[in-house]
Amino acid sequence: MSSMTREQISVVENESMLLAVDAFAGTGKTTTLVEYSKCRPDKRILYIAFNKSVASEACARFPENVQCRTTHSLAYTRVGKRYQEKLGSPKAWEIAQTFQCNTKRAKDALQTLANWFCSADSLISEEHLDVELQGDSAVASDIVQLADKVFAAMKDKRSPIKMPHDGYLKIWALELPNLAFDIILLDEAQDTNPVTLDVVMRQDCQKVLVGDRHQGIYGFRRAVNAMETVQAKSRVALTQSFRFSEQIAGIASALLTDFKGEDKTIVGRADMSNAWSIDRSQPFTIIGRTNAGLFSSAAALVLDNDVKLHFIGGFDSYVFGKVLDAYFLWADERSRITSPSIGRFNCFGDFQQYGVEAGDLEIAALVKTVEQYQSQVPRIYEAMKASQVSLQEKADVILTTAHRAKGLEFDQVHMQDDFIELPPEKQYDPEEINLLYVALTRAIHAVRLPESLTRWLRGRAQRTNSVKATETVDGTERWHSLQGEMSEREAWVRENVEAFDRTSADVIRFLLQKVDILRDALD
Ligand SMILES: Nc1ncnc2c1ncn2[C@@H]1O[C@H](COP(=O)(O)OP(=O)(O)OP(=O)(O)O)[C@@H](O)[C@H]1O
Repeated sequence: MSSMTREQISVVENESMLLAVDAFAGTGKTTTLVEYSKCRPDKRILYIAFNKSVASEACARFPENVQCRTTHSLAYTRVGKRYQEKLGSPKAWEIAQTFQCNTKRAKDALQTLANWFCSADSLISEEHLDVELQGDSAVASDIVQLADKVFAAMKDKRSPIKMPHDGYLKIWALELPNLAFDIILLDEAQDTNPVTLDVVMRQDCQKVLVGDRHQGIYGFRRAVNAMETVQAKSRVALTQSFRFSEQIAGIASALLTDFKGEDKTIVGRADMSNAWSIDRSQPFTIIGRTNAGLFSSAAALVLDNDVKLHFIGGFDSYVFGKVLDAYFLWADERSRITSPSIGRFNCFGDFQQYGVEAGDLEIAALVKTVEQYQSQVPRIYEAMKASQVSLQEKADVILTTAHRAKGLEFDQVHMQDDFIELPPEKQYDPEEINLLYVALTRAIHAVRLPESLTRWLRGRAQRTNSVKATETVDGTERWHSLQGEMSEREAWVRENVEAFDRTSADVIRFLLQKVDILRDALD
């Protein structure tokens, strides 16, 4: 424990019943939680991880008194295995067939159920509909009724309608489980589903929520930022990063201070510095904000070179098909479009206009990519598919979106130019700043910043310098006026020293003598 920082020690020694640990990027939260657990060998501890791979890695690091699980694995043991014969995701057409409705209605009911599964609510209601469906109360009520019936079918072992993983998690949560642990460590608390948070907060035990409120990037999946919503009895911050230099820490802090009102500063490693460009003769990672932005960077690579690409999470998980669909819209081959969200546009111009009006970064990137590569898009898609390798270590270039990059680190990072423009418009989604912060703080030794971020930093440095210059002018003026005031007082004391009693007068004379000596020395 001697090598731990003061901040880490203050977490390890904290006995609060509800402790929130604001762990900024790369600040060694797992190391801290492992130490916290080692110091409490007689306590039964549950570490709740965000996903399966984090839980398995944690199993190898935590001591024996700690169970490392995901909420789904906890729920599976108690409820999910009852449905092991029928686990899966029901399809809209099956729902439409079973309940005699159209596919659109079936899809809306499934989405409503998915939203309800994540919530802490016990009943399905109109609140769980996607916002655009909430306007018409008759339609909304129909969808809620259908969702109720579908959920009943999911639970019915005789029905062929499958039980989704979030479905048995919800049933488990509704049973108000008693987890029977002395301490719960909830990791990635900034992106917790309300259903999980509710189960955790109901437990009568000590709780430690760990997360970085600036890495909350799953709001679109109805996650809540527990680091902001929960009123913790005690809060500790981990600000010393062990991953990156002071320069990267400085940029991350500037972003969080200016756009998120953060008052803490991330401290980088004083013993390392970083490069601002990528050495392309060595493996590097491209982090894009959007799938289309990533497609565009991969296109530039596969068109020119024989290159091995690794896509974090697998090529097929990136919905690059949307780029193809946007291309089919551009090429007026509408019959080949598979995505309904693109198929609903009459022409590429409408799609482009909608993207601008909605301020949608994904559409903007799709439009830009299609306009740039035009008829080469299908060829690029095939070339990308052919260039992929499944092992990260075998790749020349690793590609990922900022969403998938969370929790990972890379030696060299090239940030694509499809992140939010800075400074952002008046109305902006703070999660866009979080995504910039997540991407930037993945880098260890080298990072290429997006142009917009570089421009903003330059402007910020100029503004800071001019503020400093004004402060210097103001400071000089204040100093002159203070000096004038002091001289007047000194002259008065010199003239009136005899008016004081004898002891005070002696002290004043002694001090005036010292002032004269000092003044002579300075002259
Ligand atoms: N007090 C420390 N002194 C030196 N290195 C440390 C200290 N604490 C953690 N580290 C190192 O920092 C690195 C990241 O630590 P750890 O794996 O605990 O972080 P994490 O939880 O995975 O990351 P993050 O903080 O980004 O979520 C590790 O290499 C770890 O050894």
